[in-house]
Amino acid sequence: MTTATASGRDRALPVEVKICGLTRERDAAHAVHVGASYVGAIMAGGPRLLTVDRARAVLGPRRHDVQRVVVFGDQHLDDVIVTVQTLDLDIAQLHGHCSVASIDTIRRKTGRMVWPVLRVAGTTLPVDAVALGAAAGAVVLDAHVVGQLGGTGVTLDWSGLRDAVEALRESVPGIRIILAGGLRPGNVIEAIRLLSPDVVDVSSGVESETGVKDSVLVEQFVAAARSAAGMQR
Ligand SMILES: O=C(O)c1ccccc1NCC(=O)[C@H](O)[C@H](O)COP(=O)(O)O
Repeated sequence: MTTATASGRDRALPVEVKICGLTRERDAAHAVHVGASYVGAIMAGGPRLLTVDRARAVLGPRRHDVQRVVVFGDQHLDDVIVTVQTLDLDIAQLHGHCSVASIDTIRRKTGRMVWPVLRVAGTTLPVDAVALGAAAGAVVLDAHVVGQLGGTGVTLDWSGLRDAVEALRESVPGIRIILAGGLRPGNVIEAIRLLSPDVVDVSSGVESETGVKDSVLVEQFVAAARSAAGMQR
């Protein structure tokens, strides 16, 4: 039995999991094995940066059981498009500066989904949240940390952001909210309860060292996210 909310979201829908910042084939395979719906590789700089060849090896070929995401930074748009095509990606996550025009161009030229990232500090969303969300049909909410694009381990103010996220859902019906930033097995249920994201996205919170995923933490994270179905809002 499911219940539609005022914003049209289905309370009992399970929350999907994205395991991001993968650098090893075995970690990606394990994430899929335990139920992650998305696996992500970083081409945006930082300590988990992969080349195109390493991203191909880690993410593997396109397939039905998982969606493969590459996180881009401030690359030239043409480079993003070529990489999406070369790796046959499902989703391009834009962690650097992005615009409605760049989202439209990537979508038109690749036919693939684009996830713009809203880097959030405090309890408001950036002014272009509605425009970017409407163009892409989805947004990633991640922590705004000066000098670091992502993989920061810093959490958002989930309860303080509830009104802003609800307003975004009302402005862009059907928008998918991907929640990132400092999630861990021990706090993901609370984040889901407060913000009802469609997807929870984790990197450093399931690592034993930078770029190395801990199989037990990954399993615990997926199990915790799954257990939160029906608890939202
Ligand atoms: O993970 C990185 O190293 C990274 C570097 C540069 C840009 C983005 C990056 N990560 C993107 C992600 O989608 C992460 O999952 C997200 O930032 C959450 O990270 P964490 O707070 O460590 O869970």
